[in-house]
Amino acid sequence: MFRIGQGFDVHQLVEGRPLIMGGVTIPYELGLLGHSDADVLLHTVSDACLGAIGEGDIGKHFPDTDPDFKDADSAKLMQHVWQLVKEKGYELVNADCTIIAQKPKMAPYIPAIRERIAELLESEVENINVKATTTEKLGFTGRGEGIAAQVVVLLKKSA
Ligand SMILES: Nc1ccn([C@@H]2O[C@H](COP(=O)(O)O)[C@@H](O)[C@H]2O)c(=O)n1
Ligand SMILES: C[C@@]1(CO)OP(=O)(O)OP(=O)(O)OC[C@H]1O
Repeated sequence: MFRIGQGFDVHQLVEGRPLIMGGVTIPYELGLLGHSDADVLLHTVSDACLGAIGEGDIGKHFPDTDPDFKDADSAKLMQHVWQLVKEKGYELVNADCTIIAQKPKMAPYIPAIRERIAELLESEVENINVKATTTEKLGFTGRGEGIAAQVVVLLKKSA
């Protein structure tokens, strides 16, 4: 049996924060603002996984009013979500991720991001695709005010 899930998230770019994307720290003059470490890509992968198993969203599991999650490592949140997926008896078929950012250039970091997501989802790197696109300077992403991500995951019942 197969289950599909999709995720979408946005975080604002500000000064004085690190830019963490898919568990990889990217050198840039701005970073993402959030209650947690604001790793927009891991939040989106987590939401896609929760969607696939019918378990709501990360705000339900890790409320941004809970001081426990202040500056939380989103990789830890992702691991918790992946545990729920496994408890429901599913494994990953594939994940397809899109980072929407005018800047910085993501291409040099995509191999490391794929490796980290594959590790977190206990899958092979070939099953994780990560793309990046600008919005041609249009809208909030195009003005460099924030970064968005979209992810689709497909899960299958483990044998
Ligand atoms: N932040 C980004 C945005 C884009 N890329 C790469 O550049 C290609 C062209 O982007 P367009 O938005 O002009 O279509 C895109 O396909 C990515 O390979 C990137 O690395 N980082
Ligand atoms: C991850 C959580 C929890 O720390 O906080 P944020 O980093 O603000 O991220 P967001 O995607 O806005 O919502 C989920 C939150 O509950």
